[in-house]
Amino acid sequence: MAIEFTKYHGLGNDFILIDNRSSLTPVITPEQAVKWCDRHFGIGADGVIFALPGQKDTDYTMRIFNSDGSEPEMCGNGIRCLAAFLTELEGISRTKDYYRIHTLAGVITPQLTDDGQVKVDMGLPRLLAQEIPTTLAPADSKVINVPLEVADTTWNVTCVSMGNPHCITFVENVAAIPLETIGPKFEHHPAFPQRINTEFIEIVNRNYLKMRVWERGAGITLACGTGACAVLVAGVLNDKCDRTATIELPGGSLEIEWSEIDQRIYMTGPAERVFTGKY
Ligand SMILES: N[C@@H](CCC[C@H](N)C(=O)O)C(=O)O
Repeated sequence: MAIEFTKYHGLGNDFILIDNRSSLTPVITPEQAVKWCDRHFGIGADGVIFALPGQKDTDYTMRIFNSDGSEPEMCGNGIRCLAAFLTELEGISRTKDYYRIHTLAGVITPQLTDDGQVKVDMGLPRLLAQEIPTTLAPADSKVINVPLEVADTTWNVTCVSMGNPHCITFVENVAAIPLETIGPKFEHHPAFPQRINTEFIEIVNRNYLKMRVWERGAGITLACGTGACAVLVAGVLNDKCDRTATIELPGGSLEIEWSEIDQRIYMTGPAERVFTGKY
């Protein structure tokens, strides 16, 4: 039986959204998600996102399969798209402008802003090696500017978890990084037992950073919301940027803040509906 879906994107990081509100079990399997995400033989997307019923006092649950069928804990661009999708599904019955969403990374709260964007309370960054997880430092230590050998080069990396794992490297010229070849080597490096999302960053100034990303389970994408949040945290930890910055990605820009008041990360950016269909 054909299943209805809606395609959304957040800065070109694109997702197939499925209304799964009647059950806590996703209506398609990870294997089907791989087929759906295929850009030649399927619909084409970086992942499939399910809007499921809420759990533990939340409004909804989000689950996501990457385009390789693996299941990450969180997705920043995806949760903005989910908020826009839920607004569409609820229609005139909608009573508020924010949603408390249960995810594998904890409760995340996207809020619709007056200018049509979505501002997301992404929660607290996790910095200990055991929380990433990585073997690059003792379990209860932070991984800040630590050397890592990849492809016969020593990279100085900083690791941050936003529920999902990120490895950040600051470089002079982000356009010169051969992402297609070194991305997979970072992702599958033995120092990262649950694989890793990999970000390369060029500092333009303390409030403007350029980023390219190789995502775990999806490869090169045009944007990564959790990645942008992790990058800001890594920039602050290495004294390269302030606690509020614009992160420019190939698909557009995100505004990220690491609040001094509650220590939480706030991400603001767009979510665009592309089309709807049945598959
Ligand atoms: N593009 C996403 C992150 C999606 C999950 C990631 N590939 C992982 O496996 O952790 C974002 O916008 O955060």
